Amino acid sequence: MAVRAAVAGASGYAGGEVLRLLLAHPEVEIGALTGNSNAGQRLGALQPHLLPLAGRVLAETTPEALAGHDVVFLALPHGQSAAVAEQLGPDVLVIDMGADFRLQDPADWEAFYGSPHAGTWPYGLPELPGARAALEGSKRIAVPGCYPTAVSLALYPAYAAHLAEPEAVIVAASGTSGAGKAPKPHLLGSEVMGSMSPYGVGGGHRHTPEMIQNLSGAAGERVAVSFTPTLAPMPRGILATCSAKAVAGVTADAVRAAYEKAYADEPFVHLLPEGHWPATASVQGSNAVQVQVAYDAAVGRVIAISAIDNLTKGTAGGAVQSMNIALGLPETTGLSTIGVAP
Ligand SMILES: NC(=O)C1=CN([C@@H]2O[C@H](COP(=O)(O)OP(=O)(O)OC[C@H]3O[C@@H](n4cnc5c(N)ncnc54)[C@H](OP(=O)(O)O)[C@@H]3O)[C@@H](O)[C@H]2O)C=CC1
Ligand SMILES: CC(=O)N[C@@H](CCC(=O)OP(=O)(O)O)C(=O)O
Repeated sequence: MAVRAAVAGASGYAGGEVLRLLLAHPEVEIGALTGNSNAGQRLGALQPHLLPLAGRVLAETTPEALAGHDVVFLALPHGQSAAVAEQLGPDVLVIDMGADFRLQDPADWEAFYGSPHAGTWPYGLPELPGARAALEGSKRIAVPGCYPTAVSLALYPAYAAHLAEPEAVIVAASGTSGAGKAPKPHLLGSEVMGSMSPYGVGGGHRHTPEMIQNLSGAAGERVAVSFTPTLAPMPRGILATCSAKAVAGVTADAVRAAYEKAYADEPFVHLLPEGHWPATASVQGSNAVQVQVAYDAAVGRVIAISAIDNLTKGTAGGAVQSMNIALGLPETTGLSTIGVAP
């Protein structure tokens, strides 16, 4: 019997991407689609690339609209998921693509999001040590942020193998879809096209505590993170360039071996051959992650670089991958590793 899935926030970028993936998922039947300001609109007017769903009309995001499904994806702004989730029964698999349930420390949540902490759910980054076991059979999943996905997959093997000092410096460029579909002046074409600019500099970005949580979990000690995000003139994609001082005695061969071991059996993470570098276009629309690692002997640092599609592996693909694990389906069901050019 098909898994019946509802999507709340179907008019947004994350909701649209999860629908694109679910349309290709052989075990899923798409049920209710809900919106907020766009409730009552036809999906064809909002997500014209989702042709098979063009005639569907968005309902209001209410418990009644979302009832009667096996899985509910929440693609809502931060702070909106908890109230909806608590009205869904304990037997429904609820997958939150927002931030509400990602962080373990309530103090981190309050410092970066400025509201009371709603709780912590199993974390939907299956590649992290121990994550798959927590997802199996779970009825609640917190999908990671897009930058923490890219950064954690670039750096965690170095920390899990105890090759790096507990302080990482990260600069990551994101496409504009990472900021959502709601109009904002800094996302105007005239602001973004032909220009790149950082934001959230100096520890202010709300993904910093999530990265610290993931890397510290791998290292077994607190890893400090300096994170600088950058808005790039492209619609989708993240390129994360991460570095950390190597511990004494580390060699280039030891670094390479740690990454080969970590990713030997991962279906979505591709450790590139030496001398090749991640590119956002290569993973566009795909759940794949490209990773490369190098040892810069001149400064004794491990340099790890990853590329993901922020909407696919960075959100909706990670959500579907985690859903597959929670439901006991093969993890790769309905997910592609085929990107576009170059
Ligand atoms: N974009 C990305 O790359 C990533 C996004 N995410 C997360 O996914 C979630 C959605 O982001 P994204 O799709 O980019 O954002 P969008 O702005 O594109 O979409 C937001 C969606 O939420 C609905 N919505 C807005 N306000 C409310 C409200 N008060 N109550 C209920 N629904 C509301 C909107 O409905 P309507 O249009 O009808 O008003 C729309 O469907 C966020 O939590 C974000 O952090 C996670 C990782 C990456
Ligand atoms: C380019 C851009 O603005 N990106 C967003 C991150 C989007 C994302 O994935 O994160 P959440 O799921 O936590 O919203 C930002 O920096 O806030």
